[in-house]
Order: sequence, then C-alpha cells, then structure tokens
Amino acid sequence: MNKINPTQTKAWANLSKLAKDNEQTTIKSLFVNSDRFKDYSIQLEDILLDYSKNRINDPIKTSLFDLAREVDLKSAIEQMFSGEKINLTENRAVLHTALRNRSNNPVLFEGQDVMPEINKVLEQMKAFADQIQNGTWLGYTGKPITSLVNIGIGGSDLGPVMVTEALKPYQKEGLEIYFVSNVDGTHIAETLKKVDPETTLFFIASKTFTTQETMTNAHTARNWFLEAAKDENAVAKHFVALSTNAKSVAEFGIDTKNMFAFWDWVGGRYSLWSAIGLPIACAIGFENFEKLLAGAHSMDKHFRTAEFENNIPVILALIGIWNTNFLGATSEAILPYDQYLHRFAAYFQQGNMESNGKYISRAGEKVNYATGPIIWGEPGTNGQHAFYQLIHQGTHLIPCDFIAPANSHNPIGDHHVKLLSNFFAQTEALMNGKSYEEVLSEMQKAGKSNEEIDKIVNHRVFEGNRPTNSILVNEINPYTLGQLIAMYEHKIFVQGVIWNILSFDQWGVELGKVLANAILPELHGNQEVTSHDSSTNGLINAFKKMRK
Ligand SMILES: O=P(O)(O)OC[C@H]1O[C@](O)(CO)[C@@H](O)[C@@H]1O
Repeated sequence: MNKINPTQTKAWANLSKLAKDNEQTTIKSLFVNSDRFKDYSIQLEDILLDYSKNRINDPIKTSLFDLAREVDLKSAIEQMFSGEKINLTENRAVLHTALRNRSNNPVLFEGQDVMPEINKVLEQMKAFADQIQNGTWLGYTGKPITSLVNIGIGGSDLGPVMVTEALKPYQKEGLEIYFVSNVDGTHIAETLKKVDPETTLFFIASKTFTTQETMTNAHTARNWFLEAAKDENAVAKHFVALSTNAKSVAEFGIDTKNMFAFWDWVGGRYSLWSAIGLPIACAIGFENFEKLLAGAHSMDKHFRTAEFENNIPVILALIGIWNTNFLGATSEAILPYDQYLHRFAAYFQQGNMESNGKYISRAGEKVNYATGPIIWGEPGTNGQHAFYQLIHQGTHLIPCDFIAPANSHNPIGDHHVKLLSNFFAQTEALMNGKSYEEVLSEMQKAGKSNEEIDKIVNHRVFEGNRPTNSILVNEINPYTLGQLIAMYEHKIFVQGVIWNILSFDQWGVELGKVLANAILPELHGNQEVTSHDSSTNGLINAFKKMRK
C-alpha cells in the first residue's frame, strides 16, 4: 500500500485554497439556481444518499475525487479485496469482505482459496441455528433453548448487539437474547437472574479467547450453570465457542465440536459476518443472516466497481475528510431516526474510532493533520431533546448523518410521519438556520416590546450552515442493514487510506490492558501500595480503605 502523506498532494493544496476561498459560502446559497439535489444525491437499490446539504461545491467535489486518485485509492481497494496483508503491523490480510462473498468467486489468501473454509463454517452455523430456531437443540433436561446469552466484548459483542436490536422484528418469538460484555459483575449477575440453566445457551465469543472480561464472565456463567446441572457433560449442550483459538477453547472445557471458527484475517470490529454472527443467525434465522451477508456483498460490489463519482462509501469518506481536515470538525454524529437502530452509533464508535483513531502514519511517523473524528449519536427524536441544542447553536461544527427508513415495522397511527417530519425539519434547520431579521420580524409581529426584543433576539438566531448527510432507506431489513453496515465500513477504510494510517490494528487499547493486569495483584490484601505515582497510589490505597 502507498505511503503518501496526503498533505503533500496537489489536491490537498487545492482543497486548502478552496476552503479559504469559500469561507463565506453558505450551504443555503449553493441551492440557489441549481439542481443540487439531483447532482448531490445517489441511489443504490433501496438506499438514497442525499449529500447536498454539505459545504461543498463542484470544484471542491472535483478536488476531493482528485485526492482519492492521487493517493491511489483504487489500488488500495483492490489490495484489501484480494487478500494482501494490508494490516502491516500484524502482518495480516483484511478479508471480512470474503465472509459475505455471495458470488462465491475464489478469494485467494497466500495462494489458497478461503471460500471453501468460509462455506464450511457457514454450513455448520446453519445446521446449528436451524436447531435453535426449530426447537430441536435440547438442553440437559430435554427442553428446547429459549434464552441465548452472548458473552463477548468489543467486536465480539457490539456487532451482534446492534444487529439483533436492529432486526428485532425478525427475531423468533419465544427466543430471548442477552449480551454480557462488562467485567463488572453486575452485568452477568443481572442477566443470570433472567434466565434458566435448563433452557439457556451461552455463546462464548472471543477471537483470541484470552480477553479478561470475556473469560471472567464465561467462567462465572459456567459455574452458575454447573451449580444447577451438576454434570460436566451437560456443558456441551449449553456452551458454544466462537473463536480463532481452538486450543484455549478446549482448555476452557468446550468441546471443539461446538466451536465455530474464524480466522486471523477477520478483524474483531469487522467480525459480525463470521462465526461471531452465530447469535444473530440463531435469533433471526439463518436465511435472514444470509440476507444480511447479501446486502453487505451488494455494497462491496458497488464499492469495488463504481466510479468514485458514483460510489457511496467513497463520497461519504471524502465529505468526512473535507469536514475534518478543511473545516475543522472534530466529531461526527450518527443520528438514526429508527428506534431499532439505537445501537448503530455505538457500534460505529468502535468501527470508526478503533480503526482510525491513530496519529502514526503508515510510514511510522507522527502525522501533522487530523485523523479519525469522535463518533457519537443517539436515535432521533430523543437526541433532539438532549444534545441537538449544541449541534444547532454550539461553538463546535458537528457534521451529522441522518438515517431513516421510509417504512416502519410498526406503522401505528401517524407516528412514522411525525418521526420523519422531524428528520427532514432538522436537516433543513441545520442548513438554513434563522437570521436576525427573521427573528426580529417574528417578535415584532408577536407584539413584543423593543426592550424584550433586545434582551432575547440574539439568543434566538441560528447561524445555520451546519452540514448533514441524509440516508433514506426503504425499510430496515436484513439486506438493507447489511448494506448500511458495509457502507460505513468502507467509508472508514477510504479515510484510513487517505490519512495514510493503518486502520486494521488497535495497539492503542493494549497499554491500559497491560497496566490493569499489573495493578490487579496489588488490589489483593491490605498492604499499602507505593509502586506508582502519588495519584495512582492514592486512589488504590483509598479504595482499599473504603472497601468492605
Ligand atoms: O474477540 P476478543 O479477542 O475477545 O477481543 C475483543 C475486542 O478486544 C479488542 O481487541 C480491543 O479492545 C477489540 O479489537 C476486540 O474486538
């Protein structure tokens, strides 16, 4: 992969100049005498992206595409899809796209086609998910499984949580699904209160099968189960493993027959398409899981083959680069107007921030430009009554992605049109704002005194000019959800290429883990700790005194 510093490109220089030249251009003014919606929107199957409400004009758009070409994005895309080891620090390929390669065309990794292995695990997943769905997988007392508990964290949790929440309408009736991730004993304790050992199946989901939180929770679940079952042989009926590490799975006591494998070329935060997706397949049925894969595959094909000018993930990525590097935005909000998507932003916090939260370039040097933004968000309309104040009138520029389905799974009364009217109104308000003159005339018409007007008028002015993308989907179903997830994955990839960083490692999470392991033994006993700085020592010793 190229190691081009983006700031050294001709396109970057052009974009810097364009940013200066257009400082005073408002989004609103770009709509005057133009067919902007037509020129700045794109449809792929059931997904419409409208990116017209951004501070981008034609010369800016052209220079952004030039930037993608100058860093040779096309080759980078091919390198990922064709199994090159683009995760340089871990010497790994990045092949989550092969997991959903429904064309089944060969994908070579080190000269070997990975598709037969992928298909074999998919068959194993289908056979298992079918038994859960039709009630033929029986617990140790002969009862069918009614509760699924996934124990995992990060990529081994967030994807399955987000997808099963998003696809709740497809979940089999009579099956409940729970997720335990936090090492805080409260998480497992509260979950175990809700389930019955005779009818519960635990998925121990961990790529490495060494993660502290997951292994601690897995052992607690196993002890809890054995207290009831009183028979080690019963474990096989109630515990399955989703992992790359067969040795540790066997050591934990799970029969490797009950292990669903994946490979080191699947990154944790890109793993919901792999065996990590088994809880999804069990909850919504394997056919629906396949539709999720098919949706992602459709976005993969689009991303790999469409010209940059018509390429949704590329366009989204370039808009993000513009907002971050040329307009100074430091965060991006993802705002789904769909209650079922309530974990979507949280999922892409890991997807985006663990991928692009990096300051070292592919050349191993500190970068001199901004990289991955802070990702956050909550569903609308709830967010409107919480943090939108800051998006409208705060001092930070916060580009927002609004996402909504045209059709609700719960078409009750006028709920959905009310929801969507808020979506459309927000993007309009963020763009247009409200001028001093408008507020003044409104207040005068309402008969307010000059004194009252003077006191309040500035507070009611909205500058507007706040950028948004709008993503409208026919319906949130397994297929479109697969498309949406893959769309954001590829956006993140494109940005990593342009920022010249390595998006598929995560060294930044290591230091805290190592230090926690060093501190853990020091928390036992009552001896005073003096091995750290005075703050850390002080906190540890205060904790020891406070604890009962
Ligand atoms: O699946 P594992 O190996 O338990 O790892 C869980 C998570 O931990 C991380 O390695 C770091 O937090 C994530 O990237 C990963 O998704």
